[in-house]
Amino acid sequence: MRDAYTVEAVRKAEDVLMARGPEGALMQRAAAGLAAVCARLLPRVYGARVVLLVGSGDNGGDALYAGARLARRGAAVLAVLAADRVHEGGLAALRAAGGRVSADRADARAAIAAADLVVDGLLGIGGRGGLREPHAALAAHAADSAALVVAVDLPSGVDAGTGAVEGPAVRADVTVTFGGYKPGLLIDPGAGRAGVLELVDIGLGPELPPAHVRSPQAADIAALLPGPGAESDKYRRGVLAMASGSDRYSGAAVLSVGGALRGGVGMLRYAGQAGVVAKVLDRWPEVVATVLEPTDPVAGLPQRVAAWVVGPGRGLHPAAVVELRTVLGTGLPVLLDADAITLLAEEPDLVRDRSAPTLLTPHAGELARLLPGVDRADIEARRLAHATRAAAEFGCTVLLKGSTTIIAEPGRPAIVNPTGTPLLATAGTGDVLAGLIGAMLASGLAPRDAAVCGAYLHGLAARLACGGAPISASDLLGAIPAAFRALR
Ligand SMILES: NC(=O)C1=CN([C@@H]2O[C@H](COP(=O)(O)OP(=O)(O)OC[C@H]3O[C@@H](n4cnc5c(N)ncnc54)[C@H](OP(=O)(O)O)[C@@H]3O)[C@@H](O)[C@H]2O)[C@@H](O)CC1
Ligand SMILES: Nc1ncnc2c1ncn2[C@@H]1O[C@H](COP(=O)(O)OP(=O)(O)O)[C@@H](O)[C@H]1O
Ligand SMILES: [K+]
Repeated sequence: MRDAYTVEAVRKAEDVLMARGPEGALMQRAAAGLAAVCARLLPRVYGARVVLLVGSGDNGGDALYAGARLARRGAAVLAVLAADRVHEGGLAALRAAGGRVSADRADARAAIAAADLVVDGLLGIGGRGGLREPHAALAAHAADSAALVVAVDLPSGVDAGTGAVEGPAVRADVTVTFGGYKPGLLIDPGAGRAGVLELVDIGLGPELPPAHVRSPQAADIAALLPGPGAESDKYRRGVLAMASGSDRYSGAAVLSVGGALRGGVGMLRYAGQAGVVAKVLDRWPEVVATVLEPTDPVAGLPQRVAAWVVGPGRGLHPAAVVELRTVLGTGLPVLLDADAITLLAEEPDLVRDRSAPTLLTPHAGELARLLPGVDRADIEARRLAHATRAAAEFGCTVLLKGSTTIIAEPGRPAIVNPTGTPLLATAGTGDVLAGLIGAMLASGLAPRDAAVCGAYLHGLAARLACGGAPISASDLLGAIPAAFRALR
């Protein structure tokens, strides 16, 4: 599990340790870890051309002390100062180790262009908003250079707490972060700027509170995943009911059913209009299907099931409203996706008043419908805050889809899913996700764990399926077994 902490929590832990230990010890630990990563990245330290971008705070101090360590090992280190005053001790250490210092812009640009490694020590957790000048110009030179860019603590210009990027920001190949991950390193758009993450332990651990945000790794998912035991039968593995797709959007039914079957459901009971039932059975003969009567859309809904998935491609017509009310009226775990979320925006109390496990899986546009006064762009810029707010307002679990999938639940740390690829942004992949998570819910996992496992496997399947090439939602379905196998 990767645990991320708020800036306040990191500073508090740092204060406790600083009051206890010798002055500057934490910065020395940080700089030693940073220098070790830089040395590992360089083919050879001796003779390597290293440029430090140095801001006015302690982030610049880390870069200077690390630069001094590299200079002592024979690297040609140049510190480019972005502020009149920088960390004095760090500057003296660099000079004493034979490093050079410059505040000249033209000099800096040429040195960055010719560098093997650029160390971004402009801003750390003290940064606010997009980069100002001269920081922004230095970040642009680093982006134009062929040098490897290593960010100190976080890429400058990324908001440590949220991952928001409000203007120019550094794009790093590697980020060396200290004491604990920061949410902004795990959540887009910040995560996309951070590259590969390296955590350096500086001893903050015992002083840190519980994580604010967590990102599960393969072993965490493997430990959560339900597997059939020797005593399993199809009922104990979980019976899932699905109200997805319609004669108009039959693909949503075929894909969501496929996601559930590949997700390990014991039995799938599908209910829908005659045309879509025929298509589902044609593709998935293992499904137990019921044709719903147009005159009484709820009489034929499946009974004796462990969980429900409602919404993908289901439509917004009055029968869909009645169906949604009926399903939410059961005491069963329910996943609401797509059209069901749009309908919920009209009747939010359907979920607010519900005590049984409920999971919403909106994309940013759907979440905007649930949160008055917020638009899609706001949600994409501040994914963590909006997913957390929706979970609090609806009193349920919320999985926000998109460039970083976030799972929020009241009173628990938010989860950031680490798998996935932008090639998932193609019609129908959300339907597959709804089915996959539905299978986990039916197996008895709580909504948060079901969402975590489903999102992880979905993103992993996409990566395995694509290998860099475009994929369709059907390709994604085909790769789900490989994603399970990769975790076993
Ligand atoms: N905490 C820990 O456990 C440890 C912390 N350590 C390290 O300390 C780092 C935090 O250091 P920090 O607090 O000195 O802040 P930092 O980010 O270097 O600079 C802030 C300065 O930048 C400026 N500035 C702000 N926004 C700006 C903008 N958009 N564009 C341009 N300038 C901007 C702002 O100046 P002002 O706006 O006030 O003029 C402010 O003074 C941390 O990330 C880690 O690397 C480790 O050494 C050891 C353990
Ligand atoms: N830029 C992106 N990077 C990673 N994953 C993405 C991106 N855009 C979309 N996705 C993923 O693709 C899926 C799309 O779901 P959704 O928007 O519901 O599509 P549909 O309704 O067509 O099935 C979600 O799992 C989402 O997280
Ligand atoms: K930085």
